[in-house]
Amino acid sequence: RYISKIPGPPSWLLVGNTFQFLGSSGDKWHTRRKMLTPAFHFNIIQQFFKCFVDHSEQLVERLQEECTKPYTDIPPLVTQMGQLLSVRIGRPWLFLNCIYQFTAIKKEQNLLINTLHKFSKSVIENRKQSFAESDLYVDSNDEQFGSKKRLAMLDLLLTLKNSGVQISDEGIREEVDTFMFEGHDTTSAGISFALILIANHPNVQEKLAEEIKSVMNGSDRSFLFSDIQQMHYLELVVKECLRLYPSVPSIGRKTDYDIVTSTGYLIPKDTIVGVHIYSLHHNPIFYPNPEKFDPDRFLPENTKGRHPFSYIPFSAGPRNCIGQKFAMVEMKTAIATIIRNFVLLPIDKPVNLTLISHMVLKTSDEMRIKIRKRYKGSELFTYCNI
Ligand code: HEM
Repeated sequence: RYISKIPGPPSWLLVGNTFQFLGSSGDKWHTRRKMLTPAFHFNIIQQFFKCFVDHSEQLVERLQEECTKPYTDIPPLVTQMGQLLSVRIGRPWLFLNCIYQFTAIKKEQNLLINTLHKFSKSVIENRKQSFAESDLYVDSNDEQFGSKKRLAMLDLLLTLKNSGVQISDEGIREEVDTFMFEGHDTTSAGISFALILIANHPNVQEKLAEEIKSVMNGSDRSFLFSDIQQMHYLELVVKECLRLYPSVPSIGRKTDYDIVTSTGYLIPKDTIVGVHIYSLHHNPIFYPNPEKFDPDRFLPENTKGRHPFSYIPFSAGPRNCIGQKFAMVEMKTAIATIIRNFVLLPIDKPVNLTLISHMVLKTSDEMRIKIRKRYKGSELFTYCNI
């Protein structure tokens, strides 16, 4: 019910609506959210599953080179935008454009914006050129926006625009930017933390490899969507990774009404409320021995009675993560493809990592693991010595 975001700097076009603060909470958010929700239906994700597999296999190709190195620093090149935004948010005087425009970070931001906008514009232009409605996937059950078609995000926006719905080219670019930012940094952080945790827990890694072997029944073929859906232990592992290291460690809201909590506290209208997801996920009331990596916490018998909002890596309520199913499938496919091909060995211990939040959870130091090829002798998944 309480959808307003916290006050902050004026909207930052680079990241579309992602970091538009106050101004984005009203009608614009509502219309855009309603427009885009169908694009994240499970059918669409399933339709794009081959993309997840192709990219996971390309990642494996790149990781082959890493096997010869003494270690691999997992996180990819950092998205610098999050870093810049964190600097600005911590300095309220920089919210004023009249001051901010003279700063060095504004110059840096302009360079990054130009690069990103060039990229997103070229993606949109390419799709416009090849866009043929006859190719589109039809789902006769979907009546959203009067359309019977269930379309991927960009196709959906282009179709709506063609059919007269009010959205400008700039509006389309804003949404593309939003999803590029939200969809990239969050999942790459999630996968990076998952890899270091798995490297440090060989028992979990072995169980994952066994599950993959059993679901694939000895076959060497690429994963299908149904394979990933059958990997239940993998799902537990990903959930536990996002508990320990939620890619978005905290969020903020401004209350639109007076709220009285169940314990009788009044939170008056217009209060800024910080929701610290990281602390919630490490609270021993909900998670005994909270620092322990234990995927079994998410077995159905162990989640019985746990408060539904004690686990919110994707937030909750109307302004929750629109891409959560997408993110889970992406993370599961990437991790399963990596574990199928490599054995991960520990170098750095998760407990020694210094965590920082640049909007998305990061570490200030390297996150090193050793990658070794998983040998495929007569058995597909013979373990090499750890
Ligand atoms: C592990 C991966 C991810 C995590 C942990 C995550 C987490 C979150 C959280 C906590 C929020 C609420 C933010 C807030 O209230 O300030 C959010 C919002 C959002 N996420 Fe994600 N996200 C992930 C991946 C994705 C992906 C893959 C996409 C798109 C493809 C995506 C798109 C969005 C969008 C558009 C919003 C804003 C929704 C709105 O305001 O209505 N996210 N995400």
